[in-house]
Formats: sequence, structure tokens, C-alpha cells
Amino acid sequence: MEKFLIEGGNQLQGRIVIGGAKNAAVALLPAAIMADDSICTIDNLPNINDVKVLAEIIKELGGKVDESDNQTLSIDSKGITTYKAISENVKKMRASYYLLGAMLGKFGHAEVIYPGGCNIGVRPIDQHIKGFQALGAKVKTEHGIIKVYADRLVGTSIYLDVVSVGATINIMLAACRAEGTTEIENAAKEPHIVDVANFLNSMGANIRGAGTDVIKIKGVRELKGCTYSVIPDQIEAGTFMIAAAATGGDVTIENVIPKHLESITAKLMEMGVEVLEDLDNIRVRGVKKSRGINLKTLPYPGFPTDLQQPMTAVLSVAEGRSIVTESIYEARFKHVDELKRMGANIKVEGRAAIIDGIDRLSGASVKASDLRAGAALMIAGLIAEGNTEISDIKHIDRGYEYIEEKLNSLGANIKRIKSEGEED
Ligand SMILES: CC(=O)N[C@H]1[C@@H](OP(=O)(O)OP(=O)(O)OC[C@H]2O[C@@H](n3ccc(=O)[nH]c3=O)[C@H](O)[C@@H]2O)O[C@H](CO)[C@@H](O)[C@@H]1O
Ligand SMILES: C=C(OP(=O)(O)O)C(=O)O
Repeated sequence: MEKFLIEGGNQLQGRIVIGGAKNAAVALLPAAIMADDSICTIDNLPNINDVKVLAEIIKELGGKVDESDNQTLSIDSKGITTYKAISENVKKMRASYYLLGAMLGKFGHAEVIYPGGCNIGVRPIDQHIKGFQALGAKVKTEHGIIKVYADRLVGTSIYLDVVSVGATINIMLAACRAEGTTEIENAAKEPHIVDVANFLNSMGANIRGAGTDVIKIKGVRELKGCTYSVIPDQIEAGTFMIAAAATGGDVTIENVIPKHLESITAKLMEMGVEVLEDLDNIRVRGVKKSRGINLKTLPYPGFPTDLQQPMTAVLSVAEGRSIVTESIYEARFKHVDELKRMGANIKVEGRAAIIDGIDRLSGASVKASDLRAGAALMIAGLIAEGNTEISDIKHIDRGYEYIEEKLNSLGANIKRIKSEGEED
């Protein structure tokens, strides 16, 4: 098992390049297996564990994955003849649920073991299932395996009861190979939805309206390979913006799409932080003491839930009271107890965290309960007095590439250490 040891107190300064988006990449890999008999080459992939595990899963299914460089994968799915994804790897991440839509579209049949992912409250997949059923599939769950099959998939109109990223993408995947047109209403609008639609269209799909709340998918008879580059990671970029602001630093974050970051920019500016946007980079100049704000997480273009936890860390030392309301997940405040160990004054009441800013956090031994909790604790460690030790960093490695190298290049002091007597 590995830990991060962070010596706090350094301001972040300099330039940093953002990698490809995790939540786009983890949908593109399953989508790539839908190519009938040619290769999909995907570039600008983040070097994160979720992508590595998905590549392993594709190999387990019989596909070939050329991993000659750590940003590019070529996926040859000709050898995939099974529709069963039931290995231990499938349980390691949330996004393996995209194999359901991809294999249902490809084979008319999919069996996928229940996915894992961040433990941030109940994460049902009823809207995915509702979508598959509306397309004509039968769905049952046996021994923890979701089984979906259909003699034919027929396009239809599907209204999502909740705005769901996963359901929108999963239905889009299956509907690409349905007969006729499918319309997803109340669809999610996140940047990665658009990226997946663009990728599928490069494979020969016919998807219109991605990025709005109505997506139309005209089924096609075949999908072919393509070459594609993943969009920059909105959440990694936002994490660096928050880290720069937290340390009162001055960081230019390169390879971003500023439009995707507007909600974060707006909130940081409300805190008194200076944010300067350019074509494909954003400069964040922190202040000595930022102001507390109120914040509510919402589906895109609202403030992303995935940045709620990092924001809580910086607000714990902002001037005055902040109220952070988590409207997407019911248990995404596990990082709060850890921040309290570092001296933060935060009270969780239902879906809200009430934060009374203190002067300074103090370093402590803390545990990352999930990916973005880990990011929040890293930011807390950067601004704390003394040393912070973060355990369970495997969650962080699921979704941030070279995180300590990137932060250290900006002046942080972070070491990855092995815990004595423990195995990886
Ligand atoms: C791999 C990936 O892309 N993960 C992201 C994806 O997760 P994920 O796709 O799991 O998130 P969803 O957008 O589906 O979930 C949003 C909300 O809808 C609920 N819901 C969802 C599906 C469903 O069938 N029924 C239902 O009730 C969920 O419990 C949650 O409250 O979007 C989330 C919201 O932006 C992000 O936090 C995750 O980082
Ligand atoms: C919740 C997240 O990831 P996942 O859906 O993969 O668990 C996240 O990226 O913040």
C-alpha cells in the first residue's frame, strides 16, 4: 500500500498541462469495442488506473490492445466474441457499466458484473435499465450479474427521470445499433457526453444534439474504427485551479477548454481569486485570504459534484461561513471527517456542509475514502501547517495522472511512500 507524504506551506507557481478526460476516456474504450472489423486508435488518454484496468478488461474479452505509448491505445475488437464481462477487474470501476450498452449494441446480449467506483452514496442504474428495456431488451440480475438481451433493438423515445451521465451514454451506445431513431430526453449535457457522441460519429454513428438535453440517435448497420483524441479533463483542470487558489499561488493551466470550466471560474472569482481565461489555458492567481461562498452541485453546466470535495478543502480556510450543498450524491462528504482531523470547522447537515473558515489547517494522518476525497485531502495537505500523510491513495490513482509529479513541478513537496510491512 502506498501513501502520500505532503509538507504543507508552499505556494504553487508555474505552468501545468492537463491530460485527457477520465470520464470521457472510460466511455470511449467500451465504445471502441463496437467497431465491427477495424481498429480504433484513441489518443490523449490520461495515464490513470481506470484506463489501464479497462484495457485489461478488453483483453480479457478477447480484444487486442496496443499500449505502445501511455497516451495512446489502439483497440482491435475483432477477437471479441464473448458478451460476458464478469472478472474482478470489472468490479474495480464504475465505468465498466458502459460494457452493457456497448455489448448490447454489438451482440444483442451483455452480461456484466455490478460495477464498483467511488463510494459516495447509492448509485442505482435503473435509468440505464429503463433505457435498454425501452429499446426492446429484457433485463435481469442474477448472482450480482446484470444480464441484458434483445432479439432486435428498436429506436424509441426515452425520458430520463434523473439527469444521468452514465444512463445517457449507455443508451446512446446501444441505440447506435438499434433500428430507427432513438430520442433521449432530459439527457445529461456534460462535456464528456459530447466527446462520446463525437467519437461514435467518427465510427459511423449518427448522433445529433449531444450537449443539449435532447439527443437523437439514428441507428446504423455498422460501426468502423477511427482515430480520435480525448478532450481535456474538466475535473483535473478544476482541481489544479482550486489547488492554485488554495495556496495563494499563480498557476497557468494549459490544454483546457475554458468554457467547460465556467462554473469553477465563477465560484473562484466570487471568492476573490483572479482567473484569466485565454484560448486554451487558464491562469489562476490566488489571494492571501479568500472569501467564503455558498455552492450547490448540479448537472452540467452547474458546478460539478466531482469538484465539491476539493472546494470544501479550500473553503475550510476561507474568510467567514460557506455552505456547500451536494445535490447529486447523498454521501459525498466522507472527506469532511478527515478535514476535521486537520482542524477544519465543518458541520454536515443532510446534504449541506456548513463551513466556518479557520486560519490554517494543521497536518495530520488522513485517509482517502474515494477519488475526489483524495484530491481534497491533497489540497488540504498543501495548505496545512506541517506534514500530512494520506493513505488509501489507490483511489487517487484511479483518476489523476502523475498527480504528485505535476504538483511538485509547481513547487509542492509531496512524496509517495510505501507503508512499512504492507504489500501493494
Ligand atoms: C465514470 C463517470 O463518468 N463517472 C461520473 C458519472 O457518474 P454516474 O454516471 O454514476 O453518475 P450519474 O450522472 O448517472 O448520477 C447522477 C445521479 O443520478 C442518480 N442515478 C443515476 C443513474 C440511474 O440509473 N439512476 C439514478 O438514480 C445517481 O444516484 C446520482 O444521484 O457522473 C457523475 C455526475 O456528474 C460524476 O460524479 C462521476 O464522476
Ligand atoms: C465519482 C467519480 O468517479 P467514478 O464514477 O468512476 O466512481 C469521479 O470521477 O469523481
